[in-house]
Amino acid sequence: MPDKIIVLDFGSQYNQLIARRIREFGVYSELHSNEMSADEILASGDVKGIVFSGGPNSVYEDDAPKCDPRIFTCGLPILGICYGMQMIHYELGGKVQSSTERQYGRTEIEITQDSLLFDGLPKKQTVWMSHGDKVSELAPGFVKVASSETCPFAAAENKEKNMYTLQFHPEVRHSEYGNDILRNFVFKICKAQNNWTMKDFITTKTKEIQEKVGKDKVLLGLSGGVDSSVVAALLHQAIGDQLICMFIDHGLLRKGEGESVMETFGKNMNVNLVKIDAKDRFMKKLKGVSDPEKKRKIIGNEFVYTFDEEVKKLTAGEEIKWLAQGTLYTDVIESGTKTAQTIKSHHNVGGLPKDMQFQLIEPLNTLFKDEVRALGEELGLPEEMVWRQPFPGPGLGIRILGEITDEKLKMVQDSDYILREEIAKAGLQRDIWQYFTALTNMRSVGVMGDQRTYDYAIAIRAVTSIDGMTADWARIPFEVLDKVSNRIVNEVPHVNRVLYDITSKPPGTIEFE
Ligand SMILES: Nc1ncnc2c1ncn2[C@@H]1O[C@H](COP(=O)(O)OP(=O)(O)OP(=O)(O)O)[C@@H](O)[C@H]1O
Ligand SMILES: O=c1[nH]c(=O)c2[nH+]cn([C@@H]3O[C@H](COP(=O)(O)O)[C@@H](O)[C@H]3O)c2[nH]1
Ligand SMILES: NC(=O)CC[C@H](N)C(=O)O
Ligand SMILES: [Mg+2]
Repeated sequence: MPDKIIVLDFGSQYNQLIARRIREFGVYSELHSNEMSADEILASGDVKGIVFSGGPNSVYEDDAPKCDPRIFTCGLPILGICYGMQMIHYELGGKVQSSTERQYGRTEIEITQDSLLFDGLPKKQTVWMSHGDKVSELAPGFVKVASSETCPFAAAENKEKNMYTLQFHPEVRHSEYGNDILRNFVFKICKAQNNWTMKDFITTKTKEIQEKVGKDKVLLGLSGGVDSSVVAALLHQAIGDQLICMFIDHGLLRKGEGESVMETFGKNMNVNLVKIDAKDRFMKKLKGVSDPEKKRKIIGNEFVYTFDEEVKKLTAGEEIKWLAQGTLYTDVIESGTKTAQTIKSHHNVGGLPKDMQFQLIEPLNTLFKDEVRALGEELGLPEEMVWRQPFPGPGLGIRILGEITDEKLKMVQDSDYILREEIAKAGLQRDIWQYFTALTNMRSVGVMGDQRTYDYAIAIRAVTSIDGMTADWARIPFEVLDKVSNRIVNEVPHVNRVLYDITSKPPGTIEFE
């Protein structure tokens, strides 16, 4: 039996990320409900340590999630992250309170005392924080290990009791030495062995799919994006011609996208693929709607209704039971779970209609984007598919703030096309994880050719990221921004201002809606 680290879920957006980082070290890790008892943990295998995730609650609230108190005395090493840290101190006699100095995004910390967690790492480092509460008094027996300008206890530990606590998130990629900190916890503190590999992921999933569907046909929603392309390759390998792929043009695609998806697929993959033109039905449903969550739900619903109607035409009425999607863990967690808040309803998860008849096949739903890319390479997909920038299913619909109209759609399509052209000319495609323009609902005064204008502002959004869970704004050279701005105001009617979004995630998100 492989050594195992248990991650207890307190509702953080990043909880599966913790388990996934640990699996990358070759140590098996599973995410479980915060309600798992100490006995259940001890009985579940060769457990070497426990991690408490972060979470949206405040520990001092009445209904805040807690853990089985016996876990504190079960003898296993514990790492508490953010909410996990706050809960440990609060439950063991320290103090936690709401702080006026909230911290979101990049923070510098300084290690003030030797600690196994920071063994071999620089004294000053950049970490990623996302909290509004803070530990104001450590629980007895704990000592401070690191601090930041506004957070006196960025890290604290009780070595004797084997408890380690971090106010920041070591599991996110933007924490400079986060991976090393987790590695120190897993190997130096928990003393786990790296005796687990993920290379048989494809074999396991292929078998699982074959057993599940038997001789049935499967409909795959294919967008030409990374995730659905990888699912197409995986399903094609598992069930061959039983697979039907459907690409829906909802009218909210980027300029030229429909054609380029069909061309890339025709060239690279030998799968059944049909393209459906559904612009009218989507636009009709979206008319007059401006609330982001409502828009997302309408789009998600309409996708499924379109799949259902169109596949019946293809199979002459034969029922198709299975709908496959390239859903990732990011889509699941942001759409909300029992302990995690809904940040936004991804069309393919929170946006599915309640009366859906299909049963879902989502082989990637515990993975993150960079793992899917690795899987795509393993399956032999070409670079142009694996390294394509992500594009959300609701498309430009969530990049036009407020109501969607044909005129606004054209402003986003045209400005986005200019941005993509200039980024390509500057050779920056692989440096920037995702880049696009969004139409703000703001109008402002300009002067063009001596005439007053009162027109729209386009925002440029460009981020660096690895897995889409955290992101930083991309430092695009000023010359490139200058060119893009100049071209947009000159070439796109009704736009007289260009803004550059310099917000990280958190506290922003990548898309505007
Ligand atoms: N235009 C579309 N037609 C059919 N299915 C779609 C379309 N857009 C999205 N989907 C479905 O929704 C899923 C989620 O979309 P998402 O954008 O997250 O993934 P992707 O498009 O496959 O990859 P990427 O994130 O790289 O764009 C897709 O994997 C696909 O199954
Ligand atoms: O298929 C999708 N359906 C959706 O509803 C959706 N919303 C956001 N995204 C993409 O997810 C990543 C994270 O985006 P956010 O920071 O905006 O949540 C980014 O890559 C976004 O483009 C979506 N993809
Ligand atoms: N990311 C977290 O775990 C946040 C913990 C707590 N809700 C706070 O705001 O401090
Ligand atoms: Mg997509």
